Amino acid sequence: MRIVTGEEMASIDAITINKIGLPGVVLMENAGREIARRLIDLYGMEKRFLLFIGKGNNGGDGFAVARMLKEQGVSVLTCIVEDEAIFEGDAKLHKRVYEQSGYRWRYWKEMNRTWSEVLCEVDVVVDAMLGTGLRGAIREPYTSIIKKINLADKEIVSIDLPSGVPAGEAEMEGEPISADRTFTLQLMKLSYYLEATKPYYGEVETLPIGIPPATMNHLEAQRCVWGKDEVVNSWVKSNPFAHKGSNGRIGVIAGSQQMPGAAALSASAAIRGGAGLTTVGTVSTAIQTVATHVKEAMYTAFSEQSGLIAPTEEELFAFYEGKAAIAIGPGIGRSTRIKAMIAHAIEHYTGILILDADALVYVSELHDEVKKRRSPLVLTPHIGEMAHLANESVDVVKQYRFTIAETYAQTYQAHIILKGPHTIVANPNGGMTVNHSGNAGLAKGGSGDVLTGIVTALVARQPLETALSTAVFLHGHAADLLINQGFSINSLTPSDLIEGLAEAYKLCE
Ligand SMILES: NC(=O)C1=CN([C@@H]2O[C@H](COP(=O)(O)OP(=O)(O)OC[C@H]3O[C@@H](n4cnc5c(N)ncnc54)[C@H](OP(=O)(O)O)[C@@H]3O)[C@@H](O)[C@H]2O)[C@@H](O)CC1
Ligand SMILES: [K+]
Repeated sequence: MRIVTGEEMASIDAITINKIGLPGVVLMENAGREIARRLIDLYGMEKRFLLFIGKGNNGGDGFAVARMLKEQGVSVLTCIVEDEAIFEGDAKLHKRVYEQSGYRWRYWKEMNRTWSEVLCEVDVVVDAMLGTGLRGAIREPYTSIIKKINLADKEIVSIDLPSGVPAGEAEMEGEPISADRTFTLQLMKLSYYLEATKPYYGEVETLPIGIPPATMNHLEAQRCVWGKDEVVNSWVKSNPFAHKGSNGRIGVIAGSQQMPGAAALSASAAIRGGAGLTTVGTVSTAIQTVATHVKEAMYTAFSEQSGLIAPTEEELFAFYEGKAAIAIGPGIGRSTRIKAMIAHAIEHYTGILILDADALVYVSELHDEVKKRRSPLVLTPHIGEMAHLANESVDVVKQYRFTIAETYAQTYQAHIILKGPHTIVANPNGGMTVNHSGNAGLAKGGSGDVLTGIVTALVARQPLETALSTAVFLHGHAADLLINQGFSINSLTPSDLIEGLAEAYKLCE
């Protein structure tokens, strides 16, 4: 499923209406029917609804919902928010159909009852005030009504978007509706995936309104949801004649004297993640620790300096040999020798190079080298590391994470895994996926090391772009399965995640 901004959704509606020829009033009728059906499923016929209607097409959806609820005998109080509002187009037609069906509405101001009197008479507030057409700061009378609705202790259901929440990355101006549930129409809206706006949506359900799939060809933005269906449908079955070499020889350059654990986590995750042959490149002191935990890996002891790896050029070339993918970063620490190693790998390693954690620190100083690289480069920043890479503040990256990841991926022709709740994968060709698995138990040190291992294993065995998105999904899916099995969010560890991968991978088999 695609993820759109308000402008993109409006263009999809317009193509459906003008090019395909399905009238907007039909889409609105479909929206009304789907939403009314779900409201009755969820709340039953006995609940009393209060519908707030804005003067745009979101309000038009509201009239269709109100009519269909009333047709089934459900109690509905319908209020137009703006006094003397002039309705146009599809919303005007649906208002007329509602009226001609013999149903009444009131202007909010003319209710002649106090707010608390009205609230006593209703159970569920339906918000059909503002949708994708919101522009700028929320104005009166919406501001006051939204405040009142939010303060009332009632179930709130929003149509398409919580009123006042922008559909895209625009900053929120004013207090929006804080919904318990949002029925978003046909496609997911981008603001659902942003830290500042997601909480206002409540539970989200996407309802189809009859927009034909062919319209998606006209959508330039290539953002898609990546969930179970996408993982299963894109998975390439392994060859029954596969051997350890064809299942992907990979390398993990990780760990230091102080941080051997990071190497153990990445390497075990790579092995659990299906890598055929995993070689860990690290300092000799770390090998002793790591090898007791990760028995299946092979080891290369690099030259070292002050407890950190400091590989020579010969050691690096020998390590690159025959490996489909190499990850560098977890627990390696920082030094000029490490920077030189990153530069060397970017320039000379011709397999899939994954840079994570400490390795990302130097990438912004190596942008010229990155631009010259011809083989795939995968970067796995969290928000702070992305801010450093893109030379932006953390707050800017949080608000514009889609634009920043997309721009960076295209400028530097790198695959970006921007980690966080709903991790984004942005590819150099403009394609983006947004992950739909995972929970707060992943927000721990070491969780990223595990992801790097899974990514490295999968890129060696599956088509690159789907491998990245699927690795992110499986990492989150393992955490979800563990929570379902009774693990607590607080006590979930990266080592548990690695064990959990065994169950998570069943999805693909
Ligand atoms: N046929 C279709 O196209 C379909 C559309 N669909 C539905 O329509 C929705 C999009 O409809 P839309 O484009 O009419 O915009 P919408 O969200 O109703 O808001 C516009 C109104 O808000 C007002 N307004 C704007 N900013 C404001 C502010 N800051 N503060 C206060 N007011 C503000 C603005 O006023 P104006 O600035 O024009 O005076 C205008 O009156 C979409 O989310 C979906 O639900 C579906 O049924 C599918 C078929
Ligand atoms: K709304």
